[in-house]
Amino acid sequence: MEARERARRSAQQGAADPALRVALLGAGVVGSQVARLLTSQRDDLAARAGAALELVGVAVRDVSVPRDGVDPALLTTDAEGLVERADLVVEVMGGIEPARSLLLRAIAAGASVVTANKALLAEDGPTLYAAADDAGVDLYFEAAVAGAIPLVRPVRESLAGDRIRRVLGVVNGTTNYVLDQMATEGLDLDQAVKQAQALGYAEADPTADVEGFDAAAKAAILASLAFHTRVPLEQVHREGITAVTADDVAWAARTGHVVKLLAIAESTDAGVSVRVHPALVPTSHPLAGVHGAFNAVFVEAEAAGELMFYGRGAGGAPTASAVLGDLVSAARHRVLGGRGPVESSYADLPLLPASAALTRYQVRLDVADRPGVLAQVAHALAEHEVSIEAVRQAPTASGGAASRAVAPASGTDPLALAHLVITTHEATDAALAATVAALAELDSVTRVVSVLRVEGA
Ligand SMILES: NC(=O)C1=CN([C@@H]2O[C@H](COP(=O)(O)OP(=O)(O)OC[C@H]3O[C@@H](n4cnc5c(N)ncnc54)[C@H](O)[C@@H]3O)[C@@H](O)[C@H]2O)C=CC1
Ligand SMILES: N[C@@H](CC=O)C(=O)O
Ligand code: NA
Repeated sequence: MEARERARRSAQQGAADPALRVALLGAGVVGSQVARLLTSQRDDLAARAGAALELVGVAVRDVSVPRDGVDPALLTTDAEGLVERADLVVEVMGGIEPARSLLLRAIAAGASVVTANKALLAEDGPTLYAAADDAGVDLYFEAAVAGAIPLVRPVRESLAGDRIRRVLGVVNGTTNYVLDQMATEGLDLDQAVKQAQALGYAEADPTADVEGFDAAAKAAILASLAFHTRVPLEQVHREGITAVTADDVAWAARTGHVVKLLAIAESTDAGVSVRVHPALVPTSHPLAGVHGAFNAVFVEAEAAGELMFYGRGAGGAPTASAVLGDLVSAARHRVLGGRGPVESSYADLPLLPASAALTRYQVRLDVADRPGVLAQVAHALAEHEVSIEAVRQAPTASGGAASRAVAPASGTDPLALAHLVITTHEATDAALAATVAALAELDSVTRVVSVLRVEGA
């Protein structure tokens, strides 16, 4: 008898059994916490799901490695066999293959699936959705975006009656932790990444975090849900944090900002644009107060207005919390009938290049400290129709002297350098790039030190 039917009849008859068989794929940072909670919360989970959730196997690469809190008898290297004898499959192994094949196999065998794998969902979500739809089973993935924070469910269910215009936030715990440590402890990027790995925040290959791939995957998933439009990963403009220097972080503080890796998805009349990049955020903005591996996401919807979601975006137990929430939902459907949400991509909005988005920028330049330089710089910006919001000047980029509102250059020492910090009004990527190229050509500009977007003002 099909598992769902057995469970429904059993629940109707008030019987405690049959249990739903849960297969766990992966027993790393997240998987080990899922296994622990399945055991320690067994009774509550059974009461909430309407049937016991019995862990019937844990697929790992090496069964001889002990896993805290996991009965060694449950460990197996036969992931394919395991998914075929489960009612519910939790995939927390990560990567594209064999995760995709195993999920498709599980779905084909009639299991509902829960995954934390944003890389896979961003790469091939529609295939998984279609397979789950065909098989009449659930595909849940709350843990894949912003860890413990309920965000997928609010966006695809609670806000299904509204029109989302913008999603903006910090969705990668590792890079937020790293930028925070650079700002507060003076760590360099490599040291901070090692700490994030030790704390269980980073992906198996932390390049996915620092180069923005993880945030881009999450942004693609969120944008697809928010705008009812498939947003392939390749359409997400992606910049990581490897080019962010300690000097950028220090100058951010001097100018009243912090550096954050932001994911921004916007829907306008022209279409949808999605981008991930480091940006300066004013210290007065709520996102500036998001520290460590925490995530925070603003969702702007037409009727609801602005909503903010905040919490732990990474780490074993927080992520396992989201996985178990999904597992209970899928289990309830097994017991009582019903289905979780299916893919909604009917709007099929045009996808725009991120370069279409207008942003403010902060440009830092080392320039000759002589009369007329400021006028040359201002002229180069004006020629490209990039207007200046503010200019500050300091003796050098790293000299430590407090910057001051712009003052006339003294011009007595032809070799003296000054550091200019220019904040622009909104401009396109293309206009800004052309401006920066023109600035770099000026004799009086010795170096374009950095160019960062400014968001959230
Ligand atoms: N660590 C975190 O904070 C979060 C992780 N995630 C996602 O959860 C998933 C798991 O992440 P972690 O637990 O951090 O990774 P992890 O690297 O700690 O654990 C993955 C486990 O799966 C096992 N595994 C990988 N390929 C396998 C295979 N072919 N056969 C059997 N076992 C295999 C590995 O040996 C490892 O034990 C990933 O998709 C990740 O993106 C999502 C949200 C937060
Ligand atoms: N590596 C990810 C883990 C959660 O998704 C992150 O740092 O946010
Ligand atoms: Na989440």
